[in-house]
Amino acid sequence: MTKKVLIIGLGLIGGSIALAIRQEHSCVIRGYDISNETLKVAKSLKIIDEIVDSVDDGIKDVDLIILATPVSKTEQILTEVNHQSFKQGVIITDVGSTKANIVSKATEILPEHVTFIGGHPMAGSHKTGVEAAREHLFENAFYILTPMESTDNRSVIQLQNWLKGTKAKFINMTPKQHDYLAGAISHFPHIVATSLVNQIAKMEEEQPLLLRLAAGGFRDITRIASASPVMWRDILIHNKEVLLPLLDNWISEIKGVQQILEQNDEQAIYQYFDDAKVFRDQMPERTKGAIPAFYDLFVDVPDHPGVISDVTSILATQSISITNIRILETREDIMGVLRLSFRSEEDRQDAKNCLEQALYETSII
Ligand SMILES: NC(=O)c1ccc[n+]([C@@H]2O[C@H](COP(=O)([O-])OP(=O)(O)OC[C@H]3O[C@@H](n4cnc5c(N)ncnc54)[C@H](O)[C@@H]3O)[C@@H](O)[C@H]2O)c1
Ligand SMILES: O=C(O)C(=O)C[C@]1(C(=O)O)C=C[C@@H](O)C=C1
Repeated sequence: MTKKVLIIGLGLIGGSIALAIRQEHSCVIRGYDISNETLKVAKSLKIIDEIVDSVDDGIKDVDLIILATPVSKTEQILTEVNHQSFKQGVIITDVGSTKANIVSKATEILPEHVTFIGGHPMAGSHKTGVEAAREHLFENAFYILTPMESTDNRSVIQLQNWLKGTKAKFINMTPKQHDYLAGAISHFPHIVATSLVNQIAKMEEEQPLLLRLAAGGFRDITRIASASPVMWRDILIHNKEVLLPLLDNWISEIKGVQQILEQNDEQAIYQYFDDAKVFRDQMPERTKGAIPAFYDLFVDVPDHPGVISDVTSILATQSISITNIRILETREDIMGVLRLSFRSEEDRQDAKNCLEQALYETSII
């Protein structure tokens, strides 16, 4: 019999998971979202096969349920859903960026005949909504699962099998460990990026040129501040216990910088940057870990008219799609750098090969 999957919340992540499941399984994918518009778009893009009118309608007969809503809504849905309607043996998972609250709620209230396994694909984007969904979003990224000690290992394998189209690397840990790690490398950096943007926004009231002058550095470090405020409000509230001590550490870190600067301590300032560079440079390249969500290729280009269209037409003739293009540096008569983003590692390698054949210098950082 054809298997059925229900995805609750068809945004960037729910939509991308649905596309990845389609890659590997011929099953019926049902969708539920509070936004009717989202449901219509998801159906028209063939991300889902069927729209359901409520969670309770959707869960009947389904073999796999994926909760892909903001984390506070995920908890609420787990509480409100009609527990009598679950199919015997159904696997329920979520994709939320926090795990402890969700897993403890699921353990507390779900009936025995269902298996809940918390999940978090560690890749994403500052974009939201079903239109941004991509089947390759999670390729090579870590996908954290948080089964309980009592969870049957066969269910974990079944879930990984359902999700194999993500081409992600599965890793198991406890919900607590997850929240500590994700707090440090994902949640806290979002607070920092957002605070930088808010600082500049306040200064801009006096200095209207500020934002227009902001170049690569500010853009690179603040991209993630364009992410969904609803999603991040929920994450901060869920992971408050991890984030508050990190804020304390950060405040003393920044006070330390203030101090060495006040003292004109050149050696300490140099050391501060050098330590960070040495550590940052050890980060694995070309993998998706929790950080880069794009496959970027840097191309040195002479600053003369027509060069960008030359690069793009070389790629177009090979049918290689670019998801983003940006000039990073260009001054008169000086070589500039073009940053091209691709959807997958394969596209990036193909682009590199054909641009090098056309004698462009390229690099992957
Ligand atoms: N964006 C990322 O980079 C990222 C990465 C990994 C995990 N996550 C997690 O994935 C989840 C979804 O994030 P997203 O980026 O897809 O957000 P999104 O805003 O793109 O999608 C969320 C969807 O949930 C729907 N929704 C909200 N409340 C609902 C409810 N009560 N019932 C049904 N649908 C509801 C919204 O209408 C929307 O379509 C969040 O828990 C987030 O923490 C996000
Ligand atoms: O690439 C981005 O825009 C992201 O912020 C993705 C990111 C992260 O790396 O922090 C954000 C939240 C998720 O829970 C997982 C991944």
